[in-house]
Amino acid sequence: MTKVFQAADATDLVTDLRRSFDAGVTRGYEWRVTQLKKLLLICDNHEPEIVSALHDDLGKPELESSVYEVALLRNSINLALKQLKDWMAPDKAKTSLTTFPASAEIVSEPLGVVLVISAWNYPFLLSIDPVIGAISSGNAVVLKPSELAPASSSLLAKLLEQYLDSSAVRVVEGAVTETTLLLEQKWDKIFYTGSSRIGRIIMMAAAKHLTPVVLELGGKSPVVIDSDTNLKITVKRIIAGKWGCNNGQACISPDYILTTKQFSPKVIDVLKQELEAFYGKNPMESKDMSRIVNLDHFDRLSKMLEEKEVSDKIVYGGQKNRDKLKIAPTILVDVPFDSQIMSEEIFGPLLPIITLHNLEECFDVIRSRPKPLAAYLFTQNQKLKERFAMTVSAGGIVINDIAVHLAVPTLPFGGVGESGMGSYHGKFSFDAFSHKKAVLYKSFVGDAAIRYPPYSRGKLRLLKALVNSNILEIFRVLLGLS
Ligand SMILES: NC(=O)c1ccc[n+]([C@@H]2O[C@H](COP(=O)([O-])OP(=O)(O)OC[C@H]3O[C@@H](n4cnc5c(N)ncnc54)[C@H](O)[C@@H]3O)[C@@H](O)[C@H]2O)c1
Repeated sequence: MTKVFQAADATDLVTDLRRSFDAGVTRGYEWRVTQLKKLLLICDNHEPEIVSALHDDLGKPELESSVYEVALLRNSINLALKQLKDWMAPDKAKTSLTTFPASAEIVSEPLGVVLVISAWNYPFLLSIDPVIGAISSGNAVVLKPSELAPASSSLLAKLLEQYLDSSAVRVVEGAVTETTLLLEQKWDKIFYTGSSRIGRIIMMAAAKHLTPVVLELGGKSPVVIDSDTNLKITVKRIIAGKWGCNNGQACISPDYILTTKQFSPKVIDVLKQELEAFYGKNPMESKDMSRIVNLDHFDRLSKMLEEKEVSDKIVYGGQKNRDKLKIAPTILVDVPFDSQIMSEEIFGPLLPIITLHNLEECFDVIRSRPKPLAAYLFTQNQKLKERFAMTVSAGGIVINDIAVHLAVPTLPFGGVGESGMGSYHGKFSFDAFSHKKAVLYKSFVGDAAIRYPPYSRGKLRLLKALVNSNILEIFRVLLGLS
């Protein structure tokens, strides 16, 4: 029988890890590299087990597991291994006349003991990717995977315990009770991935200890389709980013499409054709799509579909099998804005299309709603691309593709407003778990008497000139000119 995780366990855990951190276990370059290499070994030695756990939890196809979870993690680890020395090196900073003579630098300092709480939809990627950042920056870390992907959670616990230094890296499995106990502890950072609703609980718990947070949340990510587009490629990319990414259960999955009334019949026709080409005449039987994670989420999605003034808007799909947790790719047209499907994040295989008179109205719809994690536009019109990028606020924007910004480690990944705060990936992960410490080095030469009392008009003038870097005024004061 597994031991129940209790309040004292949470306290002991943090005490143990803090002892390791204070002893300097995690600070050195060598320790960080060793742990990162162990994470790489996990990917190399256990890919089949990872694929199998993801299949148990989500029916995730092997290609999606191998590429979007394991291969992306490998990339992330290799990048950290390659760049860690550079990231760790202090950045020289310019000094000013006020402190002359002096030198200055920005030192990236580990925060201490950090907590990573992750979600069920990409359980390996979303658990290990932040841990890569935490380790790279020299922190001790506790990972709490999602209980809704139990096979992945227990495999993560097993592998991290087997490979990593347990004096500084631990996994706690569990649900609300265990997470609540963890949240009562004092952490140096909490990195949370999940819904905005729980994000608020995390932030309230963090506020008690003034703990900074990164909140990687979700939202309704819109896709705008202009008529000046390559429609076939547009539609293929939308399908790959929606149903081809965990069957729509992805944070940057297209949540709804906005297009013009005039162009929408073409969009719907090509969507139907390509969906059939990808998943066959009976998509419920396709092995190339994940299933819905559990009954709660299945029922939540069913309720969205069954709502009055929504159920009669289905133009494609709509089939469901509760026993197998399957819902077919489903397209709906012009559902009401106040329906559940248009008010809440869908996070599943349903895709409403909203038709409007022109693209400006489409942009206005996005601007009038909570800021999404991603916003997408398909067009060949250069001016429109620029207008979208400059005037639409979202965690990230992609023109003419879906979700691929996630694979560019030189781009920060994170939300804004309702879709979250803070970001990670590549160097941004290192920065998310570091304190940027200002360090100024002075010597004893050039000790200026003007900063010390007794004060005088002359000292005041000279100090003001120095603070403002006003060279002319400095000379005037020194030469005794008024
Ligand atoms: N921004 C991103 O990178 C990203 C990635 C994946 C998912 N998401 C978002 O996450 C959401 C779906 O994930 P989810 O269903 O796992 O989210 P969730 O909020 O239900 O759960 C996430 C984590 O929170 C914990 N949790 C649940 N209830 C809690 C409570 N009352 N107190 C403390 N902890 C609690 C869970 O155990 C889990 O580890 C969607 O909104 C999606 O858009 C965002």
